[in-house]
Amino acid sequence: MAPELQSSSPRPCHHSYYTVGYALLPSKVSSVVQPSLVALAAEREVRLVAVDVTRPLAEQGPFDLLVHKMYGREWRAQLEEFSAVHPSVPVVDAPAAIDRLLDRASMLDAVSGLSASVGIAVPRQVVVNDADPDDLPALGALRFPLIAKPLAVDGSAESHEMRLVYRRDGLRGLRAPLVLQEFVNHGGVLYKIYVLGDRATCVRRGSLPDVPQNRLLDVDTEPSVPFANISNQPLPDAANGADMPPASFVDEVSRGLRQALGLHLFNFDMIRESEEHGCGQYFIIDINYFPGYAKMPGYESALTDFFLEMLPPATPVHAQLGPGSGLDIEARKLDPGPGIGLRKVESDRAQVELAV
Ligand SMILES: Nc1ncnc2c1ncn2[C@@H]1O[C@H](COP(=O)(O)OP(=O)(O)OP(=O)(O)O)[C@@H](O)[C@H]1O
Ligand SMILES: O=P(O)(O)O[C@H]1[C@H](O)[C@@H](O)[C@H](OP(=O)(O)O)[C@@H](OP(=O)(O)O)[C@H]1O
Ligand SMILES: [Mg+2]
Ligand SMILES: [Mg+2]
Repeated sequence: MAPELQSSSPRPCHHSYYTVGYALLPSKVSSVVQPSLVALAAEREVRLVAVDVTRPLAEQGPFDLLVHKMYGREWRAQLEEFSAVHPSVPVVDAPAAIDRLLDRASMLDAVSGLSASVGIAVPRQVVVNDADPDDLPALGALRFPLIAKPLAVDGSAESHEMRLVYRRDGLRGLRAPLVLQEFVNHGGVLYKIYVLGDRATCVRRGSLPDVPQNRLLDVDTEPSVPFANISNQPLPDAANGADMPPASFVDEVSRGLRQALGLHLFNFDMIRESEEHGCGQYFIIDINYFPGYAKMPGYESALTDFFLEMLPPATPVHAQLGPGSGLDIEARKLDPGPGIGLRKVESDRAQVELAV
């Protein structure tokens, strides 16, 4: 019989997996937590466990890592309580840092903070908080066409309902709070860059076509048109030859944003101003927290790598073999070889299991 182990934690360890808890809305679970991810993660000893958001978070687990994308004050309170009870479990990402992306007024601030040498910009925009956009005192230096975007990004379908506004009378009837952002002609191609910790993967998507100057003056046409979720469109054939941005540029912008935002899990939408309308300047127009990673090629392995990298380094745990034996063992993850070996160091790295 195996000698009884005394660990410094009261919780017994029953398995040899790292446990990643995830708190996500059902739509995000079905888009990201696909069987292919669960299977690949399991092969690498990572178990994905859904948080039950109807129960106190601090009582659930044990988790080695917690990832989340939930909205609201109650959830924030749950996270705070969880971290107070389990201070050694990393929570990805910090709610305050995520908050900046949930408001289109602050979402792109981090881009302006990147060094000028990076060569990235954001379109000019104004925030309309409560005034009727129809009688905006001034649009400042903004030039039509504009995109009207809802201010709040809260996971709702409405937060993606936009309007392309060609001229001033197209502002009539828009509902504040919103952001009016200059539309940049970009040849109908959008670059979506998925960031997962240190990794950045760029994919191309379809986007809105360029707006010719004469469209702005044609009073026989609609002054504004609605659209939504346009970047879920595949790239049109005509845009297939569009160049990818240089990998070194994508990496530099991603790294800068990751640091400025203090986030690990996000994507950003980038466009390049058409040469015929400008000088090929790159713009960032949108940043999304915990996007649809399954749309990224090879996401299963990238996400699993990320989970493993985010685990805190194994803290030496000293377990005594039998009361008073005086034999200290430093526990870390070992392959269970023949005979006695220490297997998994559980959750808060204070649990040890004997494999005999
Ligand atoms: N300033 C801009 N200039 C040109 N096109 C733009 C601009 N802003 C947005 N677009 C187009 O409108 C689409 C939707 O805008 P945006 O990305 O801000 O909305 P979203 O609903 O937050 O998108 P996502 O689904 O990526 O979260 C973009 O993918 C792009 O095709
Ligand atoms: O669920 P909300 O909070 O509305 O956020 C969405 C983002 O705005 C989109 O950018 C995500 O899609 P992409 O991964 O194609 O960007 C989209 O990913 P999804 O396809 O997993 O729903 C969502 O993350
Ligand atoms: Mg977008
Ligand atoms: Mg978005």
